[in-house]
Amino acid sequence: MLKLIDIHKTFNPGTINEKVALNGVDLHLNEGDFVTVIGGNGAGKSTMLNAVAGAWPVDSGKIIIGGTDVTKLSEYKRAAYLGRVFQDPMTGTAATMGIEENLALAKRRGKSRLLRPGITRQEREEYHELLKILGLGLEDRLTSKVGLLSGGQRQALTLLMATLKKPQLLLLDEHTAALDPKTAAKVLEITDMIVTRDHLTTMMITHNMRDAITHGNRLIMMWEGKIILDIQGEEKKKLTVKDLLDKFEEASGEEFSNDSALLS
Ligand SMILES: Nc1ncnc2c1ncn2[C@@H]1O[C@H](COP(=O)(O)OP(=O)(O)OP(=O)(O)O)[C@@H](O)[C@H]1O
Repeated sequence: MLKLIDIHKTFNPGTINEKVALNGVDLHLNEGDFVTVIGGNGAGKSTMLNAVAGAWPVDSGKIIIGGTDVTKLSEYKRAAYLGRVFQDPMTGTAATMGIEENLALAKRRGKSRLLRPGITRQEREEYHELLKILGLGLEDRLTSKVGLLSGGQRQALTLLMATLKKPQLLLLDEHTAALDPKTAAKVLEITDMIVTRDHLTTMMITHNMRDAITHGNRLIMMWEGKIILDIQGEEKKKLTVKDLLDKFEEASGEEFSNDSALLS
């Protein structure tokens, strides 16, 4: 489903700020894989997701989504394959528009919006049903402005919008990091439900090792722009935080530094 072949990316090459962010990333995701991505600060996690999304051209390597080589495709064109949710609940939705208008925008992504300016009764019913599944009561607030929603409600709505058209690949960049633990758990529960229901191939960055262990069928750990661990199946199910720390030290040759975020 997704193939990253020997991806390299250096920011500000040849300057004092030169930074090798991806240093030969190889990854092959099977259809329906739900991969959690962990690693210390600056390990290259977001850069890997941005490379897939086409935020900028990679220096070398190939990116293949569902058999199509997208390495040279613009971010705009690649968006057709992707759903994305970011850390900040303020991104991903339009605050001054209603819930149903936001959903309608997501539904019409890639189509001319001028063709169908209004929201039909049928669509409203569809949105009502979709929102009901979230269990947040949003189905009764279809016309409420999104700016009035809590961070968690907004992230749940963003998730719904990002997956409305069943993307080939769902990219979650610490999408629960800005939420309180209870709300984060609820949004993760909704994430699991949607990913499983729609059989979505998913990459989720998290700083929380426990979440990385609990969610998904596969876990990768990054370090200095490389994937240093790739654990799946039964091995992943049995993982503990201590195992991960040990494996980090084994693979990186470094003692695990006091990265409180990663250990939280
Ligand atoms: N647009 C950019 N311009 C310059 N340097 C960048 C850019 N994006 C990322 N970097 C650098 O590349 C390295 C990898 O960053 P990245 O954001 O991918 O790390 P990360 O693993 O997501 O870390 P964190 O957990 O702190 O978000 C870092 O040193 C970062 O400063």
